[in-house]
Amino acid sequence: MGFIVGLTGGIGSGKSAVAARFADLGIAVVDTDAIAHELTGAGGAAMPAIAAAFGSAVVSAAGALDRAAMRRLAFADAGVRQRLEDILHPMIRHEALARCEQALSQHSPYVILAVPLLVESGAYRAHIRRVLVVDCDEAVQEQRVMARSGLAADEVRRIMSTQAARAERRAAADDIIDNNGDLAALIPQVEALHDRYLAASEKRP
Ligand SMILES: CC(C)(COP(=O)(O)OP(=O)(O)OC[C@H]1O[C@@H](n2cnc3c(N)ncnc32)[C@H](O)[C@@H]1O)[C@@H](O)C(=O)NCCC(=O)NCCS
Ligand SMILES: Nc1ncnc2c1ncn2[C@@H]1O[C@H](COP(=O)(O)OP(=O)(O)OP(=O)(O)O)[C@@H](O)[C@H]1O
Repeated sequence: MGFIVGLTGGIGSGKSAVAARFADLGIAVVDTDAIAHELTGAGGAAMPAIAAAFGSAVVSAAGALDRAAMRRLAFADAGVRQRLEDILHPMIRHEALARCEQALSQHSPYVILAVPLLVESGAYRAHIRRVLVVDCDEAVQEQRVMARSGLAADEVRRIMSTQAARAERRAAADDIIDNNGDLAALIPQVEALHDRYLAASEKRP
């Protein structure tokens, strides 16, 4: 098995921003949020099961997941969220690991696998060599998500309350990137980790 770095962090912590800096260095990035979006687009492989479980109220006219409707249901009711995860997570994991193996066999010395719920689920643990956590103050997370998506503060806080606490995530980390600063401050941190991951992946092909 190749060298897979699991990249995680709470909502709005900066996973995509960090992943983009690794991609700038030529490293393959596999993003489970992006796979989840593919599976739930019009004609997506998860849509029949989602429609059967939750009904037409969460399906758009085009046959895609109505994300706002599903978000309201899923973060108001842990049972709904669990059923949604039971449908999506095995499909997401299967596709994500296949993409990692493909990237490793083709060109990438190691792969960044971005998984929002890495610490919460543990299902990726056997496949990854390092846990990389993007960390920032919860107030910063909240502000950035509100600015990006227009969600209200209480909606962001509700989503955060379903995720691992900051201290728990930090405790699970092998490496931590501090994203309290500006975007430029990510670059030297990513470069330093890149050197270490390259050296480690060369030692253990
Ligand atoms: C509930 C849904 C429809 C809301 O869609 P929306 O477009 O608003 O959000 P998006 O998918 O871009 O996710 C944004 C962030 O929300 C958080 N989040 C998403 N799902 C979950 C979850 N099940 N539990 C806790 N946080 C979650 C993550 O931090 C994620 O990065 C969507 O998040 C979803 O389908 N979630 C279930 C799949 C899942 O668990 N995805 C995350 C891990 S791959
Ligand atoms: N250091 C930073 N300075 C300013 N804005 C930032 C910084 N890091 C990230 N952002 C912005 O904050 C928002 C959240 O960042 P990003 O999308 O990278 O987080 P994420 O962890 O991938 O989020 P999610 O869990 O919701 O998918 C984005 O709009 C991004 O452009």
